[in-house]
Amino acid sequence: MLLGALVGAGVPVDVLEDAVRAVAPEHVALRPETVTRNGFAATRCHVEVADSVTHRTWHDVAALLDAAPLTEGVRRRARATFERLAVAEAAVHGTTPDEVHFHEVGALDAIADVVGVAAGLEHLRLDTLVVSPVAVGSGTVRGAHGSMPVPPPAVAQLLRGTPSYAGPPTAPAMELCTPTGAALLTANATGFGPQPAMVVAEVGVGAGGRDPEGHANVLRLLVGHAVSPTGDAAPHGTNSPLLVETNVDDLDPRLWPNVIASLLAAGASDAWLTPILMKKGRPAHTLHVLVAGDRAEAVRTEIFRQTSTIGVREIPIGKHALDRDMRTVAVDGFTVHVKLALHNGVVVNAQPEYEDLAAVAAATGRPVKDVLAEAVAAARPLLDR
Ligand SMILES: O=C([S-])c1cc(C(=O)S)c[n+]([C@@H]2O[C@H](COP(=O)(O)O)[C@@H](O)[C@H]2O)c1
Ligand code: NI
Repeated sequence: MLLGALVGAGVPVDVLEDAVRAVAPEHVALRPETVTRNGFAATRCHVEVADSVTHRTWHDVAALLDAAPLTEGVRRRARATFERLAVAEAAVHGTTPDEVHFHEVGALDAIADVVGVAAGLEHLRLDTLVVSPVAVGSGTVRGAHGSMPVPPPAVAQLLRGTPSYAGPPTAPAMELCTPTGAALLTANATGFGPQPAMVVAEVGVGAGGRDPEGHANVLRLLVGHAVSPTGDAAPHGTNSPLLVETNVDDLDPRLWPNVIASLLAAGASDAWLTPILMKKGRPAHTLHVLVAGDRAEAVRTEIFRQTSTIGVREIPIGKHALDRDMRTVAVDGFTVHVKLALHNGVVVNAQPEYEDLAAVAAATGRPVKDVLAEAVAAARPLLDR
């Protein structure tokens, strides 16, 4: 339903399919179809993959994601989604994420759902994603675990702390939100509640597989820009970025790479270290974290969890970012994604994605620098100069 909503909101299906194919070890196709659900037009996105239900572990899925030539934003969203699924599965089965065996959610079509949605959300370059109370459904459902109540255990676990309800009285007794859907919503949401004050530009309506009488089995994605309740542009500070900093002189230096990775996974836009000398000439580091206002609390929590600091300073900061877009070029018959930067609509920079270059180099045995030179040459026509 999320894939269909993204296509309906204007995300090119190629953007979703390219990301999915970068991960899937076998052929996958995404096929959008215009359907109606209880009489309303909607987009159903079929995921066509030749795959029986394969039981993968969390690490099997993580390895697929880590090896794939994805942008870091897509990889981060997809990893965070599956990590939530692994933690929820472990909790409901009384085991650990390392021992979790995914069933349906580990199958390629579920991996395609997660990676495709991650790519679509990245393409939209959202500052915030507000999720309305989740309709989970009612009744029972059968799966690899046999018969389960709705919401099934993994969904109930994933939606802890998130507004949810059985669904409208017209909804038939059926599962309205699966574990993959619950993980995608909660891993990518920056907030929960009714529609915020906004000017809607696009409406994507994603269709579920079933079309029950009297209930529109759809998920709606409203894309637009925030305004104040009076209709003015959103006041500064609702989501303006912050620079969060702290000096740390007593953390084992081997821990810093994981600190940076966990802050990015928690939603930081960027995180870096600078070496400093503190009082008494003690060597230390300043941790700098750039974060959007509505992810600041999640990032602060992660700083206190992962480091030894007992306090941070915060500076509201202005940001001017160029518009971005993504194109592809071919090098030795392989697809290399090229990130474009646009200033006032003019393409001023075209940067091939390193992961793709490394994948071509590995596949052809050529040095990465030669592959890079060829990709830059192939991307030159994309520049408006
Ligand atoms: O695949 C797994 S691990 C799984 C766990 C659970 C639990 O509640 S535990 C339930 N299910 C059911 O499988 C289907 C498909 O789920 P997707 O998330 O892959 O769409 C659905 O009925 C789940 O309730 C799967
Ligand atoms: Ni389970």
